[in-house]
Amino acid sequence: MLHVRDLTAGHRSDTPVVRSVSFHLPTPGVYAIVGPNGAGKTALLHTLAGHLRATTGQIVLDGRDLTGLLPHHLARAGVALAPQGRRLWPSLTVRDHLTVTRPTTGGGFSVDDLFDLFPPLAARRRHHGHQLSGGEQQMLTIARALRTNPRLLLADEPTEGLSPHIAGQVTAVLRDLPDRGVTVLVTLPHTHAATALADRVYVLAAGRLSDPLDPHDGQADLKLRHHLTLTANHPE
Ligand SMILES: Nc1ncnc2c1ncn2[C@@H]1O[C@H](COP(=O)(O)OP(=O)(O)OP(=O)(O)O)[C@@H](O)[C@H]1O
Repeated sequence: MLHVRDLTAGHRSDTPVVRSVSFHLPTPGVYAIVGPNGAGKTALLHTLAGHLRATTGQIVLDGRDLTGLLPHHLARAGVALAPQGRRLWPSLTVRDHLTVTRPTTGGGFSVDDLFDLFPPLAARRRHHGHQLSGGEQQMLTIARALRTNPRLLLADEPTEGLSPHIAGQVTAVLRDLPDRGVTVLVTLPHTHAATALADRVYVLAAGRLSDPLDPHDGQADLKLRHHLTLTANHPE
């Protein structure tokens, strides 16, 4: 599905924050990346979405080389980003957010599909972005990304700042997306949330990615914490 090889990127060419990252998402599923603040999680997702340019490496989705494409070309190729901080348009209603965002290919999620997926948004369809709760804003950020009909959804800390109940609603939707043909790559700050949600979990620390861990391995949470501690102590 997604092959990433030797990806290096940064906000300045002499200061990489994503360092020789390689991974392979073999089948549709939910894949999580955990790591401390400043580890490079956002930078990695932004590089995959074309907002940050890679200085080395290759990004291949479904056999197509997407390396170096601009964000709107990546969107057309099936990559959607639900950014951290939500970045909604304050003057547009919930419904406007979903209607001005057009599917990049045929099929996919209609506006009504997205309201079915996120009932709180249906109830707030005429509200503006700034009138929404944090959880509703997060749901709208994901719904807007899904509206483009992606193959790969990049969700940057989608449960940040949400109550456990609302976070559970958001992660339940993410969990079901592979059944609808959408692979999810999600960043999360904590190993516990990642092992509960994902099929595979990676640790990103100081820009370097671990091997994937199987969260169903009873030791996964312990191993992830151990890896985080080791990498934090030896960033190079
Ligand atoms: N616009 C920017 N210009 C320069 N450096 C930046 C910029 N944004 C982030 N950085 C730096 O890049 C590094 C990686 O940041 P990034 O936001 O990717 O980390 P993160 O793992 O997503 O952290 P968090 O969980 O705090 O969001 C950090 O050292 C950060 O200070």
